[in-house]
Amino acid sequence: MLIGVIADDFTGASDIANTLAKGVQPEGLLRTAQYPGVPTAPADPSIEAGVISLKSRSAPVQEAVRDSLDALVWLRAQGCKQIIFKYCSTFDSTPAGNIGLVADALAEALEATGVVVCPAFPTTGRTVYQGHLFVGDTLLSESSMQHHPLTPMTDPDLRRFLRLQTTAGVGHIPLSIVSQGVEPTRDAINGATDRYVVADAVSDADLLTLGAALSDAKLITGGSGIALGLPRNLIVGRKPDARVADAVHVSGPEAILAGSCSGATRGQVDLHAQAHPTLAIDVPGVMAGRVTVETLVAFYDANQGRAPLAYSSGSPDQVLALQSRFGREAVAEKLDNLFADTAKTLVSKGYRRIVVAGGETSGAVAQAVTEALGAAAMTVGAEIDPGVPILTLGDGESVVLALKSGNFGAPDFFAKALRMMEGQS
Ligand SMILES: Nc1ncnc2c1ncn2[C@@H]1O[C@H](COP(=O)(O)OP(=O)(O)O)[C@@H](O)[C@H]1O
Ligand SMILES: O=C(O)[C@@H](O)C(=O)COP(=O)(O)O
Repeated sequence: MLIGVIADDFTGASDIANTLAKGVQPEGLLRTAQYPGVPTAPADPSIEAGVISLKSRSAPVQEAVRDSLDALVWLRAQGCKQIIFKYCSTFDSTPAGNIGLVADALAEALEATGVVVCPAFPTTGRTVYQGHLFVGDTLLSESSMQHHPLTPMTDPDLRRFLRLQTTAGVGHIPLSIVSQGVEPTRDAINGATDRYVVADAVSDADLLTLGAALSDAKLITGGSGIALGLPRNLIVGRKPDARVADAVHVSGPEAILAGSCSGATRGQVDLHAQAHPTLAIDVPGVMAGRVTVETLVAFYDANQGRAPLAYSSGSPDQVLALQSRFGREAVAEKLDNLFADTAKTLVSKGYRRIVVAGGETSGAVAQAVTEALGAAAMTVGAEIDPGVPILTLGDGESVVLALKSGNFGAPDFFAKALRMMEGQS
């Protein structure tokens, strides 16, 4: 294994696994596997990039640090010389953690300084300029992320926000340096005296410059974009879309589960509802035990072949009202468990195509499904939309998953994902 990724959630893990597996034309891609949690056995020796999916974004900080260090130990035992700590392109965290504290633990273990911090993912509109994070043409704090149910993001200055999470120094590499090219950028990284340097990047070209400048870095932190230029440092000349040719095409029973309340997901739910059966999950009913796994499974069973979607997604006002009535964590835990247990039941009944929206929701579902099927790794297949690949579990009678970050995907993502899983475009 050449490069290892510690991802703080499951959708983020499949996002960066997609980047590493896709490669950048004309050179290379890495043979990539995504693992649900820290594996207990050694990796398949053909794997060059190993991506460990944790649930450390929302876990208590001590648990997040412990799991990240366990992941580091496993990845280094597989031979990785370079480690990426992958967090969200919208830097999802709170003043109390977890990004800064996990990064501190990894940097200490690896004795790394000048560690790049760069959540930029320009393909999906996330750019870093003057140390500030933008979503499209708005500052992070003015985007829909200000209303996120678990990690509302209200400060766009990455340097200031990271300093709340760590006592280590936070410097900055401005775009005026990155745009000068690889050597000036490498000099700025190597000359950094702070533990962290927030790096500006507004385009894929900037990310490729950073990637080349980071060829010798022991630890890198960022969104999936920071991985764009890294495979080139490790291998050259592999056919860029080999993974698509290898993709498994799966038809059969399908289900779409949406727990994300992000703007893009709510738009996708609305569009899907115009032509497909949908079930709006009654959240107070879930909290009272009236809406259960059986309710959801009965809905999916009754609507087979028609791309059924069950969703808890609500507007910021609805989410706030539910959280103040029942408690933020209690609602999230109930819903995540409901989706996980439903997916487990569906898979045991022979459902084969599962599409999930939302990072926490995907973590709960993917963990339940991989456990139920005894799958130790997920194979990265074709890209549905930027940052979302098809993941295959097991051989032969495969089950395929799509784990969609809340804010990713085109408006018709759900129907498109199910079609692509069957091998249609
Ligand atoms: N209607 C709702 N009210 C309150 N919380 C909700 C509601 N629907 C889902 N949630 C919770 O909000 C969180 C959404 O996070 P996540 O799944 O990561 O989505 P995203 O990718 O959009 O951030 C989950 O923990 C989910 O259980
Ligand atoms: O970097 C990103 O935006 C995604 O890979 C990601 O981390 C997704 O998180 P959620 O929005 O919570 O799904």
